[in-house]
Amino acid sequence: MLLEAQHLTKTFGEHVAVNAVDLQIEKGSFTALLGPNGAGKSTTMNMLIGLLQPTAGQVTYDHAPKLGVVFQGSVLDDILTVQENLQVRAGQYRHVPADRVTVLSQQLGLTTFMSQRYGTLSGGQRRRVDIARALINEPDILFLDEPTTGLDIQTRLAIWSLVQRLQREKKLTVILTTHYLDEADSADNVVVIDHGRVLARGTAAEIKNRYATDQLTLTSPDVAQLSAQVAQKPTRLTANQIVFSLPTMQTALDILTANRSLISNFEFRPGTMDDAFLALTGKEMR
Ligand SMILES: Nc1ncnc2c1ncn2[C@@H]1O[C@H](COP(=O)(O)OP(=O)(O)OP(=O)(O)O)[C@@H](O)[C@H]1O
Repeated sequence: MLLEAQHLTKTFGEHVAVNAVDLQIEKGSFTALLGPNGAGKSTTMNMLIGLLQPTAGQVTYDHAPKLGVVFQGSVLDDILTVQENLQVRAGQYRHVPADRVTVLSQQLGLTTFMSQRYGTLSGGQRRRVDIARALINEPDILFLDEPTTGLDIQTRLAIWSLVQRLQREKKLTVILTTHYLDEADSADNVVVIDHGRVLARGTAAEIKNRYATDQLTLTSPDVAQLSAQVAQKPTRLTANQIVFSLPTMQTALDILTANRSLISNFEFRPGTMDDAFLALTGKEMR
């Protein structure tokens, strides 16, 4: 295991921000810490990178890996150009190849705005440069704290696919925080956090399987008869429709097959991360 956290806990006065969180991060994995605002994601990340001292529990790395960190707020200089910013950062490390900034700018698609001042870039361009900055020392683990918050959907997707590509091609270990449920879908390890506690962990598919129910909506000329024939209790009933929350698609198929003559139309919707989140926390994503 590249990184392990045991019973990681942080309190601020009376407030328990992170509450006995256990984490296991394997080399080359992509972990998303998913949770709403104030869940304790940044505090957890800050303890993992050694910026915050845990109140209890511990963080163990299996060797001394190089860390790259993309913070929520940028640490770059608005007045300097992208090129200057990255060059200054590269100069702070030993053993960085002379062409590192050029190579990174090509890999991350920065070439068209390298001579532009950082302060004049769009949100998505800034994020790319922030990521380039974090990659200068060729880290073993890249931490990103909400790298896509505030970006439009296309830019979010672009940043996300960039990070995934880096993980795959460079065998980088990636740990990021997000409050976007759809983003967690593509991580191979999702840790759902709320009120400082881990509520669920696994792949997005596992979490959805375990916590999100599928939804079957049936349209029928005789709703009363249909609901009398189906063993499952409906979650919603209208004059011509019945909605069921079902544990598996097989249950939906069984209902459809057994009651064909009473069904004029149907819609099946597999459980989403939203459904899982609602089931886990009892609330919609804040
Ligand atoms: N230095 C601090 N002093 C006091 N309380 C803090 C401090 N840092 C964080 N907290 C509190 O701890 C809780 C968790 O905060 P944290 O920033 O870790 O959440 P988060 O999940 O990263 O949220 P966001 O998505 O808004 O960044 C919040 O209630 C926050 O107010």
